[in-house]
Amino acid sequence: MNAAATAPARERRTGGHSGHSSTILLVAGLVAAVALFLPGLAGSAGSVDYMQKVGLGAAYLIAAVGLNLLWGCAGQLSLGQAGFFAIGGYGTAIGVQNGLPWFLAVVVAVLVAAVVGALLAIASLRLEGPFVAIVTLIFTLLVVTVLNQAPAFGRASGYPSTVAQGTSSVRPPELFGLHLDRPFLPGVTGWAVLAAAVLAVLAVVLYRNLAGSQFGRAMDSVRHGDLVAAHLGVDVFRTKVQTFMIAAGFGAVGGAVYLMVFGHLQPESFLLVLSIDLLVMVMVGGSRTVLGPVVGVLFLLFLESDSTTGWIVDLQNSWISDKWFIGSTGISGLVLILVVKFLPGGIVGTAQKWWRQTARHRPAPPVAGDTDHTIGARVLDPQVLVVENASITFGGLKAVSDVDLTVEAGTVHALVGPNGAGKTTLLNLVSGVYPVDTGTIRINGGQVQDARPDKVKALGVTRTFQVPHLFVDRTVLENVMAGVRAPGAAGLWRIAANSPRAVRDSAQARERAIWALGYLDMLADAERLAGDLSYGRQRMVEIARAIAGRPALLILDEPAAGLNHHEEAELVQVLQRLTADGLGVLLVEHHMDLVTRTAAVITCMDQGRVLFRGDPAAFLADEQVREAYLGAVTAGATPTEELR
Ligand SMILES: Nc1ncnc2c1ncn2[C@@H]1O[C@H](COP(=O)(O)OP(=O)(O)OP(=O)(O)O)[C@@H](O)[C@H]1O
Repeated sequence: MNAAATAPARERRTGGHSGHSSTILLVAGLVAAVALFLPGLAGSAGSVDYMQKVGLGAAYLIAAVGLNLLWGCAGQLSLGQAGFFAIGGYGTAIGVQNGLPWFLAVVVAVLVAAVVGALLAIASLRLEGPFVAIVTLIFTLLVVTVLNQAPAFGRASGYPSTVAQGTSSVRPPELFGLHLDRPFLPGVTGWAVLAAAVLAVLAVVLYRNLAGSQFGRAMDSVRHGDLVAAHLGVDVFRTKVQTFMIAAGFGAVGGAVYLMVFGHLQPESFLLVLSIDLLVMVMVGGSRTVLGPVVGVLFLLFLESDSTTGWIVDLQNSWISDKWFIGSTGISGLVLILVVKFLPGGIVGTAQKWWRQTARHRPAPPVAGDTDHTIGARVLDPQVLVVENASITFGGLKAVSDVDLTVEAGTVHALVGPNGAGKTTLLNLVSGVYPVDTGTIRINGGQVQDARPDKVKALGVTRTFQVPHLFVDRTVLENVMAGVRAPGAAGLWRIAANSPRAVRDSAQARERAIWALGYLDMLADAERLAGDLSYGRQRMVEIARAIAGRPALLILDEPAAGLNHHEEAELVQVLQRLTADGLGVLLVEHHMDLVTRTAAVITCMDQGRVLFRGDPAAFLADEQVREAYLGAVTAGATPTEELR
């Protein structure tokens, strides 16, 4: 049966993301946008204030959604969103003032922001965590300084008083001949606010499409570390640059929407505190959730409303001091600290977790598909791995020295040896972490050209790690889906628009992941969080993720470490099944029982060199191996018993 043809139908059976849920979100969002807009039609003075709040919330929401992608999904803590917001606002204003149609001015401003975003991504590529925050913080400070100092930006400034007289430095946009009026005068319908709310809904839908796609899983992998992501086949550089660009684009659209609603800009609207506020919105609402930023924006608008601020000031005056005022910046910072400490998942994230933990709501395990699946890549060469004369030196230490090694399809080749023998380094050479100093590596008939784990993965190598590297806050199914990389997958535009091709890609990844879990008899765990599983089950999830990637060669780095006897026996069975189905396995392991029961060939390394190669019986009998690795053997005891 053709997988592509059947995937959407099966996706419904497994309860996955589909085009339908995206449409439902869009329709519900548009209804909410109109509902929010209607009270503003009343035309009273109070409604002006209300409409401005809705417009401001929409502009913030769009920028916060971008930050949710960059920080929530891809784990890049950015304080640069206010800078992009400013580029969007000022860029559009300058474009319109110089005669560009509104739409074109926004496009130009967004492109400028995206290019700056790409440059920031490149600047912070080798940096992690707080250093990305510092680079982006400096960026925002620079933008604010330029806005304050450069005369060119003064023309975009102006306060509502000018607008109240019917003039503004930036004319409002037009849509099908309708002026999108601003919400400043009672009696004038602020159509700009409705447009802003609709754009905010579109931003949320775009977020959902991107985050729920295979691109979303690539971002997720990057959040969990560059090395793991690369081993899952993700082009880390490209994913980071794309995510920065998209986030910058969202930030810029937010700024343009701000301009559309208010018609005037001033540098103090784009201070660093806006970046912090946007972080607060994402965190309080719940990062990595579709509705988190919506809840976060509502929360912040509530927090900064006059009545709340007044209440906090009164409280401070009576209990702490009436000589100073904490200010909205202080309140935001305080909230951020409290949320990090007491509500790390944010409001929506915590609610989702609670919902998931309530047994009654646990979704049924997905149904395995009936599509034919082969275990691995098409075998182009029965020798799935051929290493010839490979060497690598670290500062004078030859960690791997002139090593030859071949793995045949359908066999386990075990790599053993004392600590520091060079086993992991050899695995790292094969999986592309380091390039060889000398020698060659061929995988499934293809030569490893430039060592990069994502390129090596494309040749057909997947691996597990000494310590499982799972996304503990994601379901088992989502973890395994992250291992599937569709060749020629739908591009970002198609993903953002949730095109049929993108839906099909996602459905196929899901289908493949369900198949891999079914293969390992783990479907019952599919909807559980990976972090809730026992250590042994987590190791199995890693194996499922590795085989979901259709390897020709599967590398297992100490898969039995930390397993109990029962789990180890299960692993033996899994290995036997994998090889019976034609997979080549390179196994690094210290548990000799597992090695001798599964391996067709054992290579023993010592001090970077091959000490021994042969079958398990010869391995156990070899004098050199006993001396260097297995240790002195007392008469009558097998080395296996001794090591256990
Ligand atoms: N990136 C690196 N830089 C410098 N030295 C390294 C690096 N990676 C490995 N080494 C050194 O190379 C030698 C081989 O290490 P390796 O981790 O490959 O051994 P191993 O056989 O896998 O040991 P274990 O069983 O403890 O995992 C060790 O002396 C180690 O310190």
